[in-house]
Parts: sequence; structure tokens; C-alpha cells
Amino acid sequence: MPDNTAALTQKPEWQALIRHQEKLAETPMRDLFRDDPTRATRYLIEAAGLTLDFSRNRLTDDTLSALADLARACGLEQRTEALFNGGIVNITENRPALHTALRQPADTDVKVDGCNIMPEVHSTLARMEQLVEAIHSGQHRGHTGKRLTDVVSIGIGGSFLGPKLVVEALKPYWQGGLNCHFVANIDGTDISETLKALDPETTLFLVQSKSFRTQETLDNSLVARQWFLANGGSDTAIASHFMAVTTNIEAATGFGIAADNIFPMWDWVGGRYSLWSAIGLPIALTLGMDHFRSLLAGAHAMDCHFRNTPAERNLPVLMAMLSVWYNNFWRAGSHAVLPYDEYLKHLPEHLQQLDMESNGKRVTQHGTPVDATTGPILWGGVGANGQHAYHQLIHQGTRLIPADFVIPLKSHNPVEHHHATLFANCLSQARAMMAGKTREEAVQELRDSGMAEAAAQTLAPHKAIPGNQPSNILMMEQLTPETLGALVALYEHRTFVQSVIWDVDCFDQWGVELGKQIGNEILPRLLGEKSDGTAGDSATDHLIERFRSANGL
Ligand SMILES: O=P(O)(O)OC[C@H]1O[C@H](O)[C@H](O)[C@@H](O)[C@@H]1O
Repeated sequence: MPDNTAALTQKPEWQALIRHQEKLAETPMRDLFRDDPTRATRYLIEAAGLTLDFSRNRLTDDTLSALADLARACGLEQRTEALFNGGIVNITENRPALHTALRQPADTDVKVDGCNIMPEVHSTLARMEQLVEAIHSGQHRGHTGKRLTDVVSIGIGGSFLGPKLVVEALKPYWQGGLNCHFVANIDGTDISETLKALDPETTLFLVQSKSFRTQETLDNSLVARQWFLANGGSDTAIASHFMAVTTNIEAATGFGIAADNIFPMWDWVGGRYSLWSAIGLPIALTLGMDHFRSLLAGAHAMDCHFRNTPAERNLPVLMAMLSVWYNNFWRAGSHAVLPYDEYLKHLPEHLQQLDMESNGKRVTQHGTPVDATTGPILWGGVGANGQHAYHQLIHQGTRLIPADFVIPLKSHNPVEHHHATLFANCLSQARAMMAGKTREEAVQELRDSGMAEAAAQTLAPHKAIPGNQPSNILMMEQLTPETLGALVALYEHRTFVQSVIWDVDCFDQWGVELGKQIGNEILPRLLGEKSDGTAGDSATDHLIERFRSANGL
């Protein structure tokens, strides 16, 4: 058993990494490539249809073994088994976190409180399949007999970001003729703009909320119901047009959703890990159930790789440990995710919740202050667009910004030389980040262009790029339901592994509650339902008054 008692930063494995970093600090990646012609082929891992090229990182073989040693010393193997076996890995909520069970084959056995959950998981998939088929075949129609044409998913956070990512990413696989819309924000613009384009006779609303207590989702669902009733709907017709996915059956029934139209969720699935459950209904309805099952199969393939592969060759472990390496030993404060695929434009948003809500913690899972800096800021956007925006800061700013490029080898839309150009952009960015350009190279380039020596010397510092910015390139043959499933599962496990190192609970999110509590105090004051005392401080009180007067309240 590993020794988990020593504070993280006092572990010999941590100390060894500090010393190793000091040695490596003066060695640019350019030199590492020069000195090892096999680097590009050795630092490549294939798993579950994905290929990771991690050669452009500040690392050597010694780094890899030192990082793997740290993972083992933090009990990664035991914690991973607990994750898959239904152990209480969400300590503060006293629950397992079994998103992996949602993509496991039916003939397996996973127990929660002594009960095998797999039959329930698969019977829910079968119910989803029935609904998808009934709607696609026209058997389930709107209350006036018209075929359903649109689905509106109302949900926020984990009940929104994952399904939205997948629905948009797998557009080439859409089938069944349904358009999918997402409403998340409490900003009235979101629901208003969505409803404008819809026909109440042909629209299905899915209320997606694990808790069925989330203000944004409940308020938007009420507006949708009012709109439906005001436009020819009736209480009985609601049964054909409103469905819910939740653990809180009572509240959903109370909202007026027929019991048969409620799909279960379980408290052992975290919201941001839930797109594999019935929360994935918008996906299944838009893509068809076969594609949804392929998504699950891709994720399961990544689960098997993660569970059974030694740390040194384990894709999620490696990516997680690289994040720890840069975050804790090189003081990088952020991590960029740069999908070079228009279909993956929502990937950074989903990963922001996944990673930052999971690992944005300051106490360990046992409540003591963490011993090291935890989750870096995850940000990013679609390439090549970012090259014309924030890449300047990556190339010449003063910060260390590790990045993941994500790119398929083949495009679904082979227009002219677009995909080759996109791929060239991705490779050139990764190379520029790694190799940079010395001042001397910049001077020479300017001389070669005919510039006078003095002017070249003046301009050269502005053209020099330090390089040595680390990046991963994550590839797949093509973006398919399987490879997307594997990709999302990869980042889920990457998140989990980091939490094991920092010893934080990556399945809770207590920090978001305070804002909700204060919001509940402020709202009645904005509406004039409560006017005594203070909302807490003069700054808040002052702006409450400003809002009330602007709105004639
Ligand atoms: O699915 P729900 O219960 O409506 O929760 C929706 C979201 O709201 C919460 O505030 C959490 O921050 C998220 O983790 C969660 O996914």
C-alpha cells in the first residue's frame, strides 16, 4: 500500500519531481528533439481510437517515471478501482460516482448498497430507445396529431453542457429529422429567442435536472409550459409535449409531468458526468439510439484502457500528470484546450465545467487545507480562429500555457484543401510553440528580407518568440460517436486522476451554493417583496435600488 499519510508536498516522489524540474528547467524542448531522434515516435500513445502525441512537452523518460511514481504514491490504483467498483469516492456526499457503469455492458455487475445497478441502467436505455423510435417513426406525435419536429432541452450546468457538446459535435450523424435546441440561461433572451422559431404543436420539451430544484431550469420550464398552454396546448396535452429526466420524481410530477414521461437519474451520477445517462436524451433523439450506444461504447473502451493500463502508457493518467507537472512544478496557471474542428467548438465549455467544478477546491476530501495549488484555469476555443486572437499571448506573452490540440485526421466536410490547411495550421502552431524563434534567427530573417541592419536589430526583439511552450496533439481518424465518447471519457478520467493527486473530492461542488443562497435573498428585494434591513452590504443595497428605479419598481 502506498504511504498516503505524508503531506503531498513532503512525499519523496514530490520532492524528486522538484529536483528533476530544476535540472530540466534550462533544457529547451528544441534540444530534447535534437538529442533524441526517436522522441516523436516514442512519445505517442494510442487508445480507444485516439492517438496522443505528447512529444512537445518539457519531459524526458525520467519525468515520465517520476510522474508515474507520484501517481502510485498517491494511491491512484486503489482509488481507480474504488471509482469503478462503486466505492464511496464522493466523500462529502457519501456516494459513489458511477458514470463508468452507464457505459458498461449489461452482463456486468456493479453494486450500490449491495444491489446490482446494471439492470436499471440498461432498462433506462431500453426506455430511451422506445421513445426515440416512437418519435422517429411518428408513433408518438404532438397533441394535434402532427409529427414532432423540434426538441427543446431545458437544463443548465451538467444537464446542458455535455448533451450540447455531443449534439453539435455529431451533426454528420443526425437522423430522425428532429432539430435540437438548448435553453440554459435565466436571461429571458435565451428562452424567448428559442421559442420564437417553434411551433407548439410539433415541439417536445425535455426538463433536464438531476435535482429538479435548479432555479434557471424550473423558471424556464414554467415559461415553456405557459407558452405551450397559451398557444393551443392543454393540461392533458402536456403529456405529449413535456418530459423530464431527474432523480426527483416527486417534484417533476408536481410540475405536471406524467410519471410515464419521467426518466430516472441516480444520485451516484454527478451532473457533469451525466451525459451518458437519460440526460443524454437530447443526444439520442437527435442522433438515434444506435449512435448514442456507439458513444457509450467509445467511452467504455476508454474506461477499459484507463482501468487496465500501467500509468506510464495510460492516456488519461499521462494527461493528468502532465497537468500536475505544469501546474505544480512549473507554476502554469492555466491550460488551453484548442479543438481544430468546428464540430468540437463546445468542447472547451464542457471541459471547463468538468475540470474546474471538479478540481476547483481548496480543502482535501477530508476537509484539511490542500497542500498544493489545485485546478488550473481551463480555457480555449476552436482553431484556427484562436490563432487570430489569443495565440499572440501564448507565443509572446510572459505566461506558461500548456495546450491540448484536438484534431481529426479526416474531415466530414472535405472542401478543397481546407482540411490540409487546418491540419497545417495545427502543426505549425504546435511547432511554433515548441521551437519559437531566437533573436538571432529573427535578425537574419529581417536581413534576408532586405531590411537595413539597424532596423533589423530594432525590430528583432518584437519578432523573437521564446518557444518551449508545451502542447499535446490528440488525434482521431475521424470524429465519430465512438471517438467522441472516448475523448470525453478521457477528460473525465484526466480530471479524476488530478483530484487523486491533490486529494480533493472531484464529485462535489459546494462552492456554487453560496451565490445561490445570496441570490435567493436578493431577488425578493429587487421585486419589492422584502424591503426591511439590508441585503448584506451597502454595495449590494445600492445596486438593488438602481435596478428598482430603472425598472420602475
Ligand atoms: O441537474 P441540476 O440538478 O438541475 O443541476 C444543474 C447544475 O447546477 C448546479 O448548480 C451545479 O453547479 C452543477 O453541477 C449542476 O450540473
